[in-house]
Amino acid sequence: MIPDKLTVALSTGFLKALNQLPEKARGKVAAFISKFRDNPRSPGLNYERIEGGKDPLIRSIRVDQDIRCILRAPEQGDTYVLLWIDKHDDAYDWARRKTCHVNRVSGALQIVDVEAAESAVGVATAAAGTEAIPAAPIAIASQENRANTELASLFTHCDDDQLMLLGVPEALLPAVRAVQSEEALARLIEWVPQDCVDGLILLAEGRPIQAVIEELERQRPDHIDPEDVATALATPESQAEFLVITDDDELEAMLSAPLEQWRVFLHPSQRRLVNRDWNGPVRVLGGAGTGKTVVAMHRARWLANRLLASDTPGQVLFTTFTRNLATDIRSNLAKICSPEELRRIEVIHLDGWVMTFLKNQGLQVRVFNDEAREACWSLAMDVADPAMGLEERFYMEEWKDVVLANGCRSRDDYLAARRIGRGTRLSKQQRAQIWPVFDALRAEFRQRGLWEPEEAKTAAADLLRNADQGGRYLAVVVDEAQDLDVASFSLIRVLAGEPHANDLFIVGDPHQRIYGKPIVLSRCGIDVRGRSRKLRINYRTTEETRAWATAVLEGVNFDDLDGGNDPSSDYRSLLHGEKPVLRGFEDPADEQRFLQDSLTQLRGIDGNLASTCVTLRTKTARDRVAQALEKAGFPVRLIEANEADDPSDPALRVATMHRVKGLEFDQVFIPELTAEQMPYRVEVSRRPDQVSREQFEQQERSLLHVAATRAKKRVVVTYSGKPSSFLTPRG
Ligand SMILES: Nc1ncnc2c1ncn2[C@@H]1O[C@H](COP(=O)(O)OP(=O)(O)OP(=O)(O)O)[C@@H](O)[C@H]1O
Repeated sequence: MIPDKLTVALSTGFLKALNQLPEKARGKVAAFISKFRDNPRSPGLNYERIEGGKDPLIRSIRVDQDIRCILRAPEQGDTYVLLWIDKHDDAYDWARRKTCHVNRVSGALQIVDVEAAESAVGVATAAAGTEAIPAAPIAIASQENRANTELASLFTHCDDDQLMLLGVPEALLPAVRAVQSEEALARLIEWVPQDCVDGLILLAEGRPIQAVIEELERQRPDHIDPEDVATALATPESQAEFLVITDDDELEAMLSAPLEQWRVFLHPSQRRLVNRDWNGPVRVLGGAGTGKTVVAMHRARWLANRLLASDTPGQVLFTTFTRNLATDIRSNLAKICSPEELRRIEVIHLDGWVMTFLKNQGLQVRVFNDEAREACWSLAMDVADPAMGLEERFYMEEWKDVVLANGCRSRDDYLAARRIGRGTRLSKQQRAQIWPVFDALRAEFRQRGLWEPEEAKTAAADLLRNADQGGRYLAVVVDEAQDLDVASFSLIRVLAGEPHANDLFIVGDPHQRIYGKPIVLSRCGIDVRGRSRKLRINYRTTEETRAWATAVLEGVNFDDLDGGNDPSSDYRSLLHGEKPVLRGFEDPADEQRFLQDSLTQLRGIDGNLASTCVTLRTKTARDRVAQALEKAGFPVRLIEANEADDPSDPALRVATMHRVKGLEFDQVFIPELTAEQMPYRVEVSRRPDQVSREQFEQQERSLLHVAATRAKKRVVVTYSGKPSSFLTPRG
């Protein structure tokens, strides 16, 4: 008889192992799972014990002559967990070493290989003060300047229950306690369940145990029944590694093609942000590659699902700064949402939303171009008083940084505006003399139907407010928050209506701010107090690349979008690899040759260069290098500004550094990183004063940080002649 409350779950390992099997075998596995789900106790399924296995509940079932499915089959109850799939001998070998238990403190289900974990840290000899395994070439750098530090024992300040609450399985306590160095921790991390990784890394940095437990929001469940695997599977910790199959379509999609992990398995700190009610706006900060976009997408899905479940009409707005990211998000949301959920989410970059809205309101709205802007400025400058001795460039910056940034509509607004970060002091009288230029400029813009993005957003917010049409969306999810300005957030506030539960979910990374200026959410009517969280673990970039890209930002202070600080030292990478390659050349021809030779070598290894990107500071440099590479026989795909990338194209990617924001590649090449290119000298020379030049330099540092953190495996930086000042430590 088919059990009433059958639960079948899959582990991440099962899916990874499945992806290694040949196409034909995968088809058989799909048929097997279907049969298994129909009735796991069918007489046709033979459960074999694993001789010499550590966990008696781990069994094997024959899929075909070759393939065996390893699963946790209960003696009682109806919860089955598929753990691994492989050829007979390999499957048995895997199964023999594993245990699969509910953690008696955290309540999570965990798969453990004690032997592997212990041998990774040399448990047997650690007690005698040495480690059996020689130090690997990789290391977790818990502070940039503190790599490879030898420590007595990283976790002496925690008791067993505290470690277990952070997800350490009881069986791995000896291995964890034997960790004496950051190198050993890096080796151990390979063998611990996903849900204890964040905790161990934070503890190894020397953070107090209680602070880590609080930050990761780990709470001991009231009651844990080690036999109750179904309850264990419902915890956010288990969901980092296991998926309960509820949806046949989802299962079919997973079995038929390799699946990106993020689509199904969220890490506990990610899941805790997504699946819950928040009683107001949430702000999530996270360094590059920490999964901000992944979390924002899952949150949008969760919100859409809520609307559907409660039969509430209306939509969720998912908005971003750049159009490109909105395009990527639209296609990625389609991978995780049902068509009904998708219909409840509108994805659009904010400027696009505003343009459409204003046009629908009957306003004349045209897209700005440089020519039209210059013409307006030239006419407005006719009313400038030459006796003031201020250059046009100064007026332009004053317009952007003071008039637009403060939403000044009148002379009085301007006289009262804050001029934070401006390098030239102005008296009230001088401001009054300057204002007619801005008045004239605005008149020119309006005559031509041109709107600065800030003005357009303010106008849209005013129109909505005046027509009592705020709250157009039930919730708004915002990605790339660091690049949005005050006008954007003020509009977003209006779009989400009066503050209410689950209204705003804002993710961003001030270290990656390459367009905007710091903002303070509370000044835009967005109160995130008590609802600010951080994602600390980078899942994309190796620690070596992350550390290099963070060193580029040294000396720069970053805000937290709400008037506080977001220290660069708060983030870590899970992965390790090569240090970024930095090569200088005398002659540009040698640099070009090095680039081509490196690409040829990579193509030899990977078969194509689809996951390699060459990124440059300017469009001119991009086009020149792309042409040279094409001439040298490399098929090249330029990633253009307003065009989505096509993952099926096997060509080498070439793009500007601005365009690669939000993307990722295995390899990133950053050629021509010269003093001329970065900080971009042409722009530096245009800046009217030192403060403005420093602000620009900071943005340029962030731009290089963005470019380097796109790399999953490798970064190669080259220059010929004088290197960029960013490549040498600040004196
Ligand atoms: N739960 C997860 N499981 C597996 N992979 C994940 C998970 N979360 C994030 N990743 C991976 O980490 C990488 C970065 O994710 P994402 O783009 O969401 O980060 P981000 O913080 O928005 O990055 P950035 O700000 O640098 O653009 C992606 O390759 C993604 O697949």
